[in-house]
Amino acid sequence: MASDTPSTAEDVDARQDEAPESALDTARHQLNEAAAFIDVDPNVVTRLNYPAAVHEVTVPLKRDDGSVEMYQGFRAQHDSVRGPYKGGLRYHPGVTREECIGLGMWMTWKCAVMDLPFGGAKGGVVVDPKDLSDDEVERLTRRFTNELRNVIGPMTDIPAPDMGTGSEEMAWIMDAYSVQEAETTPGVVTGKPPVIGGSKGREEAPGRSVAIITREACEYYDFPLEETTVAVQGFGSVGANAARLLDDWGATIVAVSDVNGAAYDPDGVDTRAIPTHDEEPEAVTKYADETISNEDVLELDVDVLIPAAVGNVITENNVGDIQAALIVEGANGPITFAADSILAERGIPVIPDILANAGGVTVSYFEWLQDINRRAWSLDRVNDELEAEMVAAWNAVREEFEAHDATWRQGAYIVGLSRIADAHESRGLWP
Ligand SMILES: NC(=O)C1=CN([C@@H]2O[C@H](COP(=O)(O)OP(=O)(O)OC[C@H]3O[C@@H](n4cnc5c(N)ncnc54)[C@H](OP(=O)(O)O)[C@@H]3O)[C@@H](O)[C@H]2O)C=CC1
Ligand SMILES: O=C(O)CCC(=O)C(=O)O
Repeated sequence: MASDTPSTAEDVDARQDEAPESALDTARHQLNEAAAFIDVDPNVVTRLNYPAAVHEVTVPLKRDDGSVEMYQGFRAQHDSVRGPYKGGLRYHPGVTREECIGLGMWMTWKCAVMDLPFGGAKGGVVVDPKDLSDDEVERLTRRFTNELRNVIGPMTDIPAPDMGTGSEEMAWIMDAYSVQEAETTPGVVTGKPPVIGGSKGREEAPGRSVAIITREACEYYDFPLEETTVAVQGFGSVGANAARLLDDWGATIVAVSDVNGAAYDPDGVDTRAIPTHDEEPEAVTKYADETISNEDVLELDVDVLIPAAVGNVITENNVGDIQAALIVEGANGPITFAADSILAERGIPVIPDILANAGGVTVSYFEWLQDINRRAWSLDRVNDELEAEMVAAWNAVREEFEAHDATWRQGAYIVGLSRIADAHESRGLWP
């Protein structure tokens, strides 16, 4: 149900004081810490602590039984100095205004780290899509699109999939928007099915980039993939694709999880035999011989841990029990700011979300280009260009990591924030 929510930046600050560390808290801490590494106008940093706009809508849904329920939806637009707002839409009961703002901030940095001509946004609906029929999800998505119609568009704000949404929802968004505009507008959204202007390889892309960056990090730390053990939390768009590719490339995937727990095998689980979230939600534990809890997955003694489900899973409470030698963030914001500092003290490298899972938005950019040009790329071209972009971004971040004796996250922020700050200073921010 829709409820009263704050409408000013001060209100957001006040709300944060009452709650445990939110995505917005974490994102702000990270921004302000990283800003100290570079020569950036403090006014720009002040500006970047706040979203440009947060749109809150109420979405009425007629259920299959004829009753009407109201859902709360958001679109937080953080910064557009480098191009149109870009970022996913999440369907999850935990969606909040603060979460969307924090996730939108991360999109701004992510697009800049990848040097894409986009800003950052994120949105979502407070709903568990598993509680709705397919028809209900379609009606909800079409109505949500109508409510956002005036603030999205191919040159203003371009949504994409995130947790709980996928290509089907993106197709409905494109259709609902196109009907309103009276012209087919594929570029309003990315992550669509290829038959209506989606890019081949987009669904796999965030997991593919996590796998590529894990491969690069393993090479950097001298872990040959054939001798590397990996635990993955989450078996959706990000986790399943990352696990399967790393499995194909020789790593041993000892655990993968769904919301109820993990399939565990120290000799390696068969990642191709386990259904992904998209194929069958909550199926990982259903067919597993041996299961462990989601908490245990995070504490396994493995070379690489990939949290690829929800945010805030590594906190001050469990960071002391983390045994992995290296963490690659598949999810957005899986580690709180406090836990991140403890991992740095413990010498456990963390490759950040804004680099590792950036393959999703990078292939979204390829999709947007294909839509503008009305010309589809082959899967080989998409994967080759993604590989090149990810390796270039890895090298750019590695240079800053080494030059500043920083964490990998600080290295990524230095790359992204420098580009954003230069753009703000060049465009002239103030009236
Ligand atoms: N999709 C995209 O393009 C991108 C997504 N991301 C980020 O990656 C993360 C995962 O997104 P995505 O893969 O798209 O999501 P999906 O909805 O495809 O999959 C989510 C997975 O996480 C599991 N899961 C859900 N809740 C929990 C929980 N509380 N604890 C443990 N596991 C849980 C689900 O299990 P079950 O099947 O049981 O529901 C499922 O396996 C999010 O942080 C998202 O923001 C980042 C970049 C791009
Ligand atoms: O593809 C996109 O535009 C955004 C994907 C996303 O939401 C993310 O990277 O977190």
